[in-house]
Amino acid sequence: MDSENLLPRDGEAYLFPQVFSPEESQQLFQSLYQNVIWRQEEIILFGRKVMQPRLTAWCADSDKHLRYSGITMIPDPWSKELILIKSRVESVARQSFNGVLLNLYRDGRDSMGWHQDNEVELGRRPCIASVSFGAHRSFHFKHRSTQDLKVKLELEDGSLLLMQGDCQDHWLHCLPKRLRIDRPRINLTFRKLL
Ligand SMILES: O=C(O)CCC(=O)C(=O)O
Ligand SMILES: [Fe+2]
Repeated sequence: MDSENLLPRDGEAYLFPQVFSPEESQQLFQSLYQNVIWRQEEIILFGRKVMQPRLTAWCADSDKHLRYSGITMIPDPWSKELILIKSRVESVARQSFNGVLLNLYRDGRDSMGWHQDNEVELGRRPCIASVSFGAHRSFHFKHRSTQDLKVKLELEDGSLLLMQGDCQDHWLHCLPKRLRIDRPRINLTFRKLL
């Protein structure tokens, strides 16, 4: 891997800019924006029902259901765009995936709170491959036991972020609100469910 680890310890995060060219990214953004069946899910957060501050979809092999925050997502099938993106991502990550969670942040008011992707279905030390199209957004990591240890990145159009090794055990991540951003962003996190 010829990208350097962005985490100082306890896990790995690698950022690959322009895995998709600006032209490809724009085309893929448009096609995903129009063709994915985007839904706003109601989840359970600290025992209360809340609407997620973004739209989502889950595309995967037909027997792979995604369970998190009190919901179960039944997979939609792979489209030809998603198969193309998945194979590009698999060649950079040098590993295979069988599902992708899609997030549509309509503007800077949409966000994702602090979390770890550590569901049991992902197994130990999962590799999660996160592709970004559209508006650039900040992405933050914070260490679980040393909370003032933070790493901040910008996720640009066409980039790929790989989180792997012990990352999900020791680090939380989030996508903070950015009220000045008025453009949408699509993010795809490829996962391998056991
Ligand atoms: O939108 C992002 O970059 C973060 C997505 C994420 O962390 C997730 O889907 O688990
Ligand atoms: Fe995540």
